[in-house]
Amino acid sequence: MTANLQGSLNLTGSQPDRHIYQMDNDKHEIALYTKDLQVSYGNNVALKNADLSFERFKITSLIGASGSGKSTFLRSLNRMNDDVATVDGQIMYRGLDINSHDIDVYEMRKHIGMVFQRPNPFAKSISDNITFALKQHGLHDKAKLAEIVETSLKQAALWDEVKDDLKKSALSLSGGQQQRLVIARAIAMKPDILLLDEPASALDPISSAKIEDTLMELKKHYTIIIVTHNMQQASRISDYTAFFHTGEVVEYDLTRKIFTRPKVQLTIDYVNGNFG
Ligand SMILES: Nc1ncnc2c1ncn2[C@@H]1O[C@H](COP(=O)(O)OP(=O)(O)OP(=O)(O)O)[C@@H](O)[C@H]1O
Repeated sequence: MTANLQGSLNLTGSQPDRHIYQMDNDKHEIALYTKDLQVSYGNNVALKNADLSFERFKITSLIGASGSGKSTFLRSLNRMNDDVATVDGQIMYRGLDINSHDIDVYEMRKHIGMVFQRPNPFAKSISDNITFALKQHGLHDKAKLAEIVETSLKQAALWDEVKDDLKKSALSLSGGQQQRLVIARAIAMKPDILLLDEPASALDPISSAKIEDTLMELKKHYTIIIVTHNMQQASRISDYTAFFHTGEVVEYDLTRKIFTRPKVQLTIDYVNGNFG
């Protein structure tokens, strides 16, 4: 791929990369994969040569102790580390290396959305939170905008709670509702891939369970990659789990294998709670 990609990562309607990842002799369609991804903050190599493939319409959890490089990996996938770290290696998405310098990052983020640990709604109404970026991208058709607001809020399992008061400030919602609003805001852009960095860790158990239910529904339409410290959450919701330790991917497999019969002693120790 060449420099003419600058400003033109217009992939709407194009097919996903046909890269196939082989696991247990089954073939799976891959939404995104990394090759030799290495991230350094100055002299600190926080992530070493990570090769991971993410299956389409599945949830993959990234687990590991604090400082093991999970968030560094996740943030690199939509180029959040560009200003603070050196990111080497490839991030392949639909046949393009989106870690290449000539990729339009703004355009790429429409395809790969991010939700953070703390809900960060804009100080605007519920509906404006969803329509803001769409309007910035030139969509002003009121009926179309209203339709997207409704669909996104329904997909994020928030519609029933807010449908009668869409003009209310987003900041008046509970933390759990705000996080589902932020998810609705992300999916309003119709991304392929949703990256979530501990999206439920700041929430109470009931709100956290609602986020989990929401993610299980969303995986019908999106490929989801989530960082979590919560082992039960990883085993409940994810299809695949990658275990990180001191900047390396130690083991990556089907979630049920990681939690019932991991192959590497470090993984056994971590999932059994022997360190963390
Ligand atoms: N912005 C940054 N500047 C400098 N060093 C950083 C930065 N972000 C992370 N690091 C370092 O990179 C390493 C990996 O951190 P990272 O946040 O990716 O780990 P993590 O597994 O996500 O941890 P946690 O679960 O605590 O969020 C750590 O040594 C951390 O101090």
